[in-house]
Amino acid sequence: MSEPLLTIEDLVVKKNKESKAIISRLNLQVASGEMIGLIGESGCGKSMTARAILNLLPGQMNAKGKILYGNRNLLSLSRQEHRKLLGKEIGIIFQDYRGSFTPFIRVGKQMVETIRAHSPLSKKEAKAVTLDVLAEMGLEAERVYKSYSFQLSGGQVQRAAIAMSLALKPSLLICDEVTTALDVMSGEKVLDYIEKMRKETGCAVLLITHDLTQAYKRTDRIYVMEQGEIVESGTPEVIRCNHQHPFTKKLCGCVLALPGEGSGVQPTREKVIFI
Ligand SMILES: Nc1ncnc2c1ncn2[C@@H]1O[C@H](COP(=O)(O)OP(=O)(O)OP(=O)(O)O)[C@@H](O)[C@H]1O
Ligand code: NI
Repeated sequence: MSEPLLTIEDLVVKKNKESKAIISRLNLQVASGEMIGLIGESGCGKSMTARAILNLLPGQMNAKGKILYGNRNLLSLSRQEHRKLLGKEIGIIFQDYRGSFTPFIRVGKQMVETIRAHSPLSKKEAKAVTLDVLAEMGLEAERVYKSYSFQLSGGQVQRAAIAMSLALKPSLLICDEVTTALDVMSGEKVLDYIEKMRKETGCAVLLITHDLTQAYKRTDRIYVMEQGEIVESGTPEVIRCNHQHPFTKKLCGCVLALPGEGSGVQPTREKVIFI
C-alpha cells in the first residue's frame, strides 16, 4: 500500500458521553488511488463512520480518536476549516442522491455555484467545466444543465451528483450506498463512472455498501464491520476465501452472485453461492 491518505485511529462515536458506543475503536486506512470497501449489515455504523470523517455527526454525538487526512486530524479542525475540505478535497455521494441538489434551482446553476465556491473560476469557465463533466458522465449535458433535479431520472441525478464531485477533483471520494436506490443496470453504470473517475483523477474511493458482491468486484481491499467494530479486513480474495471471523463467514454465506462478465470473481469451493 502506498502512503495513506486517510487514517482512522481508534475512532469511538457515542450518542452522548454515558451511552454505549455506536462505533468502537475503529481503525481503517485508505491510500491514494485505492478503492476501499466498507461492508456490514444495516445499522452497524457504516454511514456514521462517513459522517464522522465529514464532521456531519448528528446532534449531540461526539467522536474521539483520530481521523488523519494527510497530517491533519479532521476531528480537531474548526467547522470552517472542515467546510473548506469538503467537496474540494473530500467528496461525498450519498445514498439519498435526490438530496444532492435542491429542487428549486436548476442543476447546472447549482453545479456552477458549487464549483465557484471551491475555485477562482469565472461563471463562464465554471459553466464550461460543468458541461464537460456532465458529458463525461454520459449525460446529455445541455439538457441536464437546464433541468431541475425532479425532471431527471434517479440514475441521471445520481450521475449528475458524481459529475459534480468529478468537477471538484477530490482526492478522496466517499460513496455511501450509492446504488441502493437504483436498478441493477443503472447501479452498475454509476459504479463504472466512479471507477472511470478514479482512473482519470487518481482519487481514492471509500465505497460503503451492504452489497458484498459489489465490494468483491470493485474494491482493492475490504473492511468488514459488525456492531460498530471492524472485525476483519483484507483483499476481496482473502475476505471471500480465507475469512476468519464468524460474522464474515455468515455474511459470505448469504451472498448470491451471478458469475458476471469481467467480474474477476471466480467460483470458490465454499460459502459464496453462484447460480
Ligand atoms: N440521527 C441519529 N441519532 C441517533 N442514532 C442514530 C442516528 N442515525 C443512526 N443512528 C444509529 O447509529 C447506528 C449506526 O447507524 P448507521 O446509519 O451508521 O448504520 P449503517 O451501517 O450505515 O446502516 P445502513 O446499511 O442501513 O445504512 C444505528 O444503531 C442507528 O440506529
Ligand atoms: Ni448507511
